[in-house]
Amino acid sequence: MGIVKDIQADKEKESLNLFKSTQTIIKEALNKLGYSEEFFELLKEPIRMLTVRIPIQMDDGSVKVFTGYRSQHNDAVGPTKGGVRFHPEVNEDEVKALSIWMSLKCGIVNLPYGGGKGGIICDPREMSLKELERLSRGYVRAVSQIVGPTKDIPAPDVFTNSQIMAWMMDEYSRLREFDSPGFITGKPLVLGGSHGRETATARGVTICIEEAAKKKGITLAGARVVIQGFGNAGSFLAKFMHDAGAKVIGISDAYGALYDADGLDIDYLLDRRDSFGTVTTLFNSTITNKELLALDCDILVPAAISNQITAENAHQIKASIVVEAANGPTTIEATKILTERGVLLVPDVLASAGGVTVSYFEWVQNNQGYYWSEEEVTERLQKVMVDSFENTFQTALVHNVDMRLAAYMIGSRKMAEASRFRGWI
Ligand SMILES: NC(=O)C1=CN([C@@H]2O[C@H](COP(=O)(O)OP(=O)(O)OC[C@H]3O[C@@H](n4cnc5c(N)ncnc54)[C@H](O)[C@@H]3O)[C@@H](O)[C@H]2O)C=CC1
Ligand SMILES: O=C(O)CCC(=O)C(=O)O
Repeated sequence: MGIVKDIQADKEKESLNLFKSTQTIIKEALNKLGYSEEFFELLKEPIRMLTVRIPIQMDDGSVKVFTGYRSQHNDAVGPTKGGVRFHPEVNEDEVKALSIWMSLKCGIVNLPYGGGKGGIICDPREMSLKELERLSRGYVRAVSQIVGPTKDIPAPDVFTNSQIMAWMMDEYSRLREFDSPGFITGKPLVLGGSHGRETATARGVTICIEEAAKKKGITLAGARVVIQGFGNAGSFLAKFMHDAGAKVIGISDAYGALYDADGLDIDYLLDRRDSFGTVTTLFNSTITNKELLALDCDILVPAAISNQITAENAHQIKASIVVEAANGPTTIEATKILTERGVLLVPDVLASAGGVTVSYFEWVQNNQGYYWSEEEVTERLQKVMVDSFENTFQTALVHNVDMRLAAYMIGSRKMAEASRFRGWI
């Protein structure tokens, strides 16, 4: 019970510490399902966390030492899986929380994986391509003992992309002395990537929006949508929403936000954004990310970073549907406030699971050496996401809980049952 007391004693900090708030919800989910304390003891922390120091020669001849992490939460269900984040603020607790969410996501969409996640403290926006390549290869050498196609399979996340996955795959294949496309997903198509992976997260979010809109009786055509973040997840989502006839009235990046009550020109913005999802710097008339979140709209999608909707601004949210494309954008307190106000909140561990689902499809294709068409990928993703949404929605109704707790119950139950059958508990 010690950890639970600690969590409760530190309520103020708890809500913004993603790792602690995740533990709190897992605890609640396991309690609801009637699992004993041992299950929480097993699932509250990753089974393995590796911190590495990576010396890299910079273009000016100097050497910089970068810190990286790889966290593996639980491998009872299967090999661990999850992205690698390059970000100046990434830290140990964040990577641990992200790896737990990956376990939950894989359980919710029923993939044969546990959760993993990695990160390197760096700012790729300030590095040359050659420096980024050396760092990507250095990271793989540093974590190579604990990763692999049947152990732990990385993928892209914030500020990493298919080129970085290609360098990492090449480095791993060199170390092992055989071609290993199944070591990593999110690769370019010519190196064994899957059709539809690049747009998979946004497509999964789109499917959740469609399902949530049906539940709320909202028609997507003409609905006003606001999206925070214009990178892989946010920009493709803006395109899908626009194509569905919705009016995307606000978007943002790390530097600011754009707003037009009549709808933004999404094709133009997609054309002008850079590879880090930056586009607002091209405009003089911008609003802040804070103002963006409070815009009058029907559907709000945080698709950037964590802790964006908190107890401080949850009352200002005007959307009736919030779908979390980002990992951890809403705190526990804010979730409560939104739920009490009747907002339908589709949690990250469900809404953003389209990415890992198509990563799984990529890994399956790599393992069988036979590749699927884009239509096949899209059709299979559609089924997985619709079924998972409905399962989570019904679980929430049956247990009279919000969709986040329902999703945690589904994800935790799979890990708990796999651990029990293995004889661990
Ligand atoms: N790419 C993927 O397959 C998946 C991504 N996600 C999550 O979606 C979110 C976005 O990821 P990606 O689109 O892949 O990243 P990305 O690196 O492609 O884009 C990130 C976007 O967020 C913006 N941003 C960064 N810092 C910000 C700040 N302080 N305030 C406002 N905006 C900020 C950037 O300017 C950029 O537009 C992350 O939380 C990520 O973990 C979740 C599942 C899968
Ligand atoms: O595609 C993957 O394997 C993982 C994607 C990811 O990191 C995430 O869903 O947060």
